[in-house]
Amino acid sequence: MTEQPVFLSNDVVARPLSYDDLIPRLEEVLGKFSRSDSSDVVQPVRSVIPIKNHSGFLGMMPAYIAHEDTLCMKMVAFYRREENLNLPSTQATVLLFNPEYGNVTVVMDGTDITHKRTAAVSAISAKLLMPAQSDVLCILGCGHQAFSHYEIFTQLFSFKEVRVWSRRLETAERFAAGVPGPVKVFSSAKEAVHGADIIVTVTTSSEPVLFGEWVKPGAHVAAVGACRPDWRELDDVLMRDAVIYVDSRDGAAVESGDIILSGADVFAELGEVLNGTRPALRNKTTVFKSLGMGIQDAVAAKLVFDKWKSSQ
Ligand SMILES: NC(=O)c1ccc[n+]([C@@H]2O[C@H](COP(=O)([O-])OP(=O)(O)OC[C@H]3O[C@@H](n4cnc5c(N)ncnc54)[C@H](O)[C@@H]3O)[C@@H](O)[C@H]2O)c1
Ligand SMILES: O=C(O)[C@@H]1CCCCN1
Repeated sequence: MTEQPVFLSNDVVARPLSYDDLIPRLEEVLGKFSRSDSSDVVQPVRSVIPIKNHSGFLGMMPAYIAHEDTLCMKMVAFYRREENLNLPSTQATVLLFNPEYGNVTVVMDGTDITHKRTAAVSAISAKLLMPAQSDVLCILGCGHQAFSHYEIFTQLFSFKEVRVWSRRLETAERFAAGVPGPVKVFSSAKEAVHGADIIVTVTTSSEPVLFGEWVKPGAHVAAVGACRPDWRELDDVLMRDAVIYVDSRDGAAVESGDIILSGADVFAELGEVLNGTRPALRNKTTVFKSLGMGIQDAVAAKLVFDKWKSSQ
């Protein structure tokens, strides 16, 4: 009980965390979260305080998963990085507790967990909601999340074409040079999106970067950025015309500018689709608005720690 916490640095965390392990665990916990009769999973909406002097925010993300007795807290700082590209836009630390005593047992770098669990949840949305015949993947934004999304989407699905766009052309070109497969770089978001079957938005923009009139009917959008009530990645037309899925209705109602400011109705949580209580309307244009959840970090951190322990 009085032992010092173990510290796991990002390279130690990154090694054992595979998408094959992560996806079924995430599907299970998202399903449990969305069952109204389940008290197995406890996760409040993240509490966020502004870091006024630095255009940033600090989010606290506690979660408890009773059946496996995992008590976890992620602390994540995120910033608007319009000018200074040398500073990170997201920094995360994950704590695992001994649930019986309440002491911290593990402190881990949350970088890889945040990249991979977010991409894995977007991939789950795509599995459920993208058109049955999906040939063209388009990624808007070319930072860390773009890399993890590229990695899992190209692992899980077969696309004929992968396209990218970012605010700065050189960022998109660097991305294309840094991934193992062929990628088409576009200097215009509108052209990149034209005809795409699945579009991933992973920018730090606070204004729309994706407009409904560009989106092919029936396409699926995984919208990962814009996690403040006054930030947008998607315009009102897209939010009005698409069927909207979220990770958490409560989180979306408080944090998602795309939902709050457009007044769009949420059709379902991803967990409800996984549970079969709401349908996956694959034939319609769909948006999965991702905000990130503490339970996602909890299952990822538990996986990492269990694997690390068994390797000692
Ligand atoms: N939903 C979740 O669970 C979750 C988890 C982690 C991060 N995020 C969010 O995902 C987004 C991307 O995170 P990241 O770690 O890849 O960030 P990053 O800083 O590594 O990359 C951001 C990318 O957005 C581009 N960009 C910035 N401003 C832009 C603008 N105005 N228009 C178009 N492109 C612009 C940058 O050029 C860069 O390519 C952030 O908004 C972050 O908060 C969401
Ligand atoms: O759930 C998360 O980890 C992210 C961090 C950055 C802001 C949005 N949500």
